[in-house]
Amino acid sequence: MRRMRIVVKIGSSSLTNKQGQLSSDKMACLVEQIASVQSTGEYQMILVSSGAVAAGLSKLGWPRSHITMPEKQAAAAVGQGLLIERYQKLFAEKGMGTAQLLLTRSDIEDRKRFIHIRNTAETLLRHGIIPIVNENDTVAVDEIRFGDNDTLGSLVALMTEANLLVLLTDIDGLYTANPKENVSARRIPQVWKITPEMEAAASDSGSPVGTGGMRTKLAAARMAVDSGIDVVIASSSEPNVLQKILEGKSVGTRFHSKQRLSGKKSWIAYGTRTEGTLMIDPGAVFALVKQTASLLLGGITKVEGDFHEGSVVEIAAPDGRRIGKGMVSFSAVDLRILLERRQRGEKFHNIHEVIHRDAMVILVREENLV
Ligand SMILES: Nc1ncnc2c1ncn2[C@@H]1O[C@H](COP(=O)(O)OP(=O)(O)O)[C@@H](O)[C@H]1O
Ligand SMILES: N[C@@H](CCC(=O)OP(=O)(O)O)C(=O)O
Repeated sequence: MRRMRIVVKIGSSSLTNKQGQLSSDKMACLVEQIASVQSTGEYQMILVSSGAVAAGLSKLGWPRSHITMPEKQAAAAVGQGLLIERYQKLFAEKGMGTAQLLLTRSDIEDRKRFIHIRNTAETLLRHGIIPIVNENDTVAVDEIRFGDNDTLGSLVALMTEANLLVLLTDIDGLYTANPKENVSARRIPQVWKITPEMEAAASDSGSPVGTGGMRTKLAAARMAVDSGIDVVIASSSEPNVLQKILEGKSVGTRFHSKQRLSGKKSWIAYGTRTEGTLMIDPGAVFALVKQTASLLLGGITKVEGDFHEGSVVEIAAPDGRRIGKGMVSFSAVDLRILLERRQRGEKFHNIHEVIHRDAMVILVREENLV
């Protein structure tokens, strides 16, 4: 049986001191906990670590604000080396090997590269080596950026089909409002459903080194729980926080997952960018959402965009509402030809499966369809 797989994401503020330098104590405490969980033999651990930009800036003596993107990327290049060097040393003291994985969003979007990364991660885990993941900040420009490591952590959890995603940060969970701005904010210990109120409460980072704040953590949690992975947001300064989480103690905020999506479906839902849209008629909306059917040519009313066979496209209802996403079996050019021929009266007897059910995710709930 496969061991439980846990992705631990740690934010910059949980790795650095007030001056923004990497904190040996904080890093040692994290490594100690990961090593002790891994050495039980029950778990495989993956670390997603921020801190490269912060570490680089402090090493170079550069300010944290009013710096250009190339300066930030240069700082990341300096800081990532420092970060990995420290981790390598700390894990080696525990007798454990580490590996560095630097990713961009386009690595995840491309199915072949996605599979290569997944296979590499699998191989490392099989050999007891701890993968340490970060965004490849030096090459990432806006179009190919995750932008924040909460999203990256969630995608790594999806990619490796992890059982649990732990987001360690400078606060002990999701609150009813940002506690740094609202003293009456209360911690929410358990979440079974992410509500619009929670989304409104989760705001940006309060720290000078953090990116995205609770907003990106909540979005990351949604992605993971929708794919069947539990998530805990907890404070990195809580003593033995990982052990407490694994013992089911009430620390931080625990998000309970729903039914598990297959690896391919969660990649379609969250790992890809769409290249076009298929507008469908009410009958097809019903068939897709309520009858879990495949999308047939007969239900398509319009093809938007320029995509090829194997691309991922949006599926939209007649009112423009986004119903889901799926991988098409035909190019946009071919689909337009088929639609035209259908309009001229040619019968296809609904034999053309344009998106197979196994390559489709529905993103609306039945009760929201009127
Ligand atoms: N509803 C909320 N509950 C808890 N924290 C919140 C909330 N809204 C915003 N925050 C802010 O999010 C911060 C954590 O995010 P961030 O600074 O990006 O951390 P990290 O560097 O660990 O990713 C908290 O310190 C807090 O100021
Ligand atoms: N990739 C960047 C981290 C980006 C990020 O999301 O930071 P954080 O909000 O501290 O987790 C770095 O290593 O500095």
